[in-house]
Amino acid sequence: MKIAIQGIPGSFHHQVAINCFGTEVEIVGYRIFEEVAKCVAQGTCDYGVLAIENSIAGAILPNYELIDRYNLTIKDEYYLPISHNLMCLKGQKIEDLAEVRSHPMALLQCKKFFENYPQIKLVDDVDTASVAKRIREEKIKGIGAIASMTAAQIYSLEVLASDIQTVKNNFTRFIILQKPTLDLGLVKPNKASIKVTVNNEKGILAKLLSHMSGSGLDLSKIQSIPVIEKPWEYSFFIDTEFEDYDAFKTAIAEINSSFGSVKIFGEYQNRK
Ligand SMILES: O=C(O)C(=O)C[C@]1(C(=O)O)C=C[C@@H](O)C=C1
Repeated sequence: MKIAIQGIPGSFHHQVAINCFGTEVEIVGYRIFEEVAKCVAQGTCDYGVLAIENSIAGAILPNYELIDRYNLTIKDEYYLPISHNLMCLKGQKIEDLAEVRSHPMALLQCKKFFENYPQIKLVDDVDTASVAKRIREEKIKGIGAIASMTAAQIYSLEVLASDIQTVKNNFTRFIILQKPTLDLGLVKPNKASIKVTVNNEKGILAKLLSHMSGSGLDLSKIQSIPVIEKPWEYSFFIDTEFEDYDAFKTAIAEINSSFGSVKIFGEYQNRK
């Protein structure tokens, strides 16, 4: 089985792939999220792992658009506790660093820590672990990485500061993507991710939300995304939790007929 991720061993995506699929599978690393979506859509990999939101830094909006554009299905979700660490070549001190590189989401989660080090420039890079690897392989001085303890161990870097994210209790929600399938598995889903493109009518969003709550659908996330072909119109990406799967199906049919069009991205088990 082939699992697509963005990143290399020591990255958080790699950790999630192992936690969800074990160590016997082949984990294929890509440089950007779009390549992950593309290879799952093309069938080169069976599943893809994609970070979708973080409890400090918020949603990764472009990833919602990828799921939509590549017509992928969300099979499952996974919440990983995230601890970030500042690391560099052995023997260096924090005063020696002019630059710290990492994945943009990781940098956002650690912004506060660096307020005390204004001389350090924060620079976006591909993923957390590949910066650690590069520092080690090219023996780069003066540049630090923000990455996991696993990355520090794999690439033999010295940890200058641990748990540097703005709040200790930090989670990233990942989704497991696959090609569209009708297979719901044995257990009935109790969570779904949908996109609703609402009709352009006054008060429609308020009506939609009250219809959902009246149907027993608990809203766990709502995100507006621009409809790019129609400037200033929006679709809503909604995550909803429910107890009664049949009531969910009925509510979706009603939303489709009275509020706008619905696209279901996935029906799965709530893992929070
Ligand atoms: O660079 C990594 O290690 C990743 O797995 C990427 C990523 C992300 O995309 O949000 C994953 C979890 C953390 O939130 C920080 C970075």
